[in-house]
Amino acid sequence: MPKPYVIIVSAASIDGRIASKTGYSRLSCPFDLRRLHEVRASVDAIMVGANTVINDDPSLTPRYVKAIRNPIRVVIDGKLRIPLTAKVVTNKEAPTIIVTTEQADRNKIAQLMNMSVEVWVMGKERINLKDVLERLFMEKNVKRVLVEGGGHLNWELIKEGLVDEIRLTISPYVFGAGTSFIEGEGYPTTIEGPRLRLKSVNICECGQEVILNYIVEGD
Ligand SMILES: NC(=O)c1ccc[n+]([C@@H]2O[C@H](COP(=O)([O-])OP(=O)(O)OC[C@H]3O[C@@H](n4cnc5c(N)ncnc54)[C@H](O)[C@@H]3O)[C@@H](O)[C@H]2O)c1
Ligand SMILES: Nc1nc(=O)c(N)c(NC[C@H](O)[C@H](O)[C@H](O)COP(=O)(O)O)[nH]1
Repeated sequence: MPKPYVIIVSAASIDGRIASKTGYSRLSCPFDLRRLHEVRASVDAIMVGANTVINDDPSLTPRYVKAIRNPIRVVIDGKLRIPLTAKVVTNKEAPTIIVTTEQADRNKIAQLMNMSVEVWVMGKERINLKDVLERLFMEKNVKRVLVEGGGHLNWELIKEGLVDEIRLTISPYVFGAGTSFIEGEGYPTTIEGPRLRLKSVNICECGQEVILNYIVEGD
């Protein structure tokens, strides 16, 4: 079954954290944010995990650049925890699909559908992300997906071998604790993880950030 090309874009502190222990996550400089919005404008869908919506309340629109259309917003939320007041629900500039499971509150699903949000119930407790990507491809003609974290969603996708490319900005900060770029049960050695090929290294226009671009070549 075909699946879309999947790119993870994130910004991390030099110790690999995408958020501090209190959930602070503003790491990218304005040039890097503009680059992020350029990627947003180039994809058909933007995927995020539930915690990213709960902590950051992003709108996920490519508003810093001229875009011909707004990509579909896809929220992976197994327990349907995101609030009805989240911008991905209330802001109507782009369509939103919330993917959840049978654990979700039925009333909340109905409320979201009344607010013109599409809700996909996929699975009993966990969402199979390969199925989600294939469904996006087949039903919504989604050929390219930008994943904007967070760490747990990044891990789930990497673990399943669903990521094609990683663009990681290293910002000049240290958190010492918090959410890692990839946050999960982890690999015991370098053998078990995916093979990455460095495609490019660039210094941001701000002069303080390094942008690493890796192609994921498989296990
Ligand atoms: N600096 C950056 O580039 C950046 C980018 C994105 C997010 N963040 C930060 O990352 C933090 C959030 O990251 P996180 O790792 O805590 O959470 P996350 O955003 O990855 O969301 C995790 C949640 O998504 C749901 N989920 C993911 N996969 C699932 C599956 N297969 N089945 C069912 N449910 C699933 C679950 O509810 C899970 O608890 C926030 O603080 C945010 O600010 C930073
Ligand atoms: N590349 C990147 N650098 C950051 O410093 C940061 N915090 C994020 N985080 C991704 C996450 O999805 C955020 O919530 C959105 O960057 C905010 O999105 P909006 O502009 O509100 O749409 N991503």
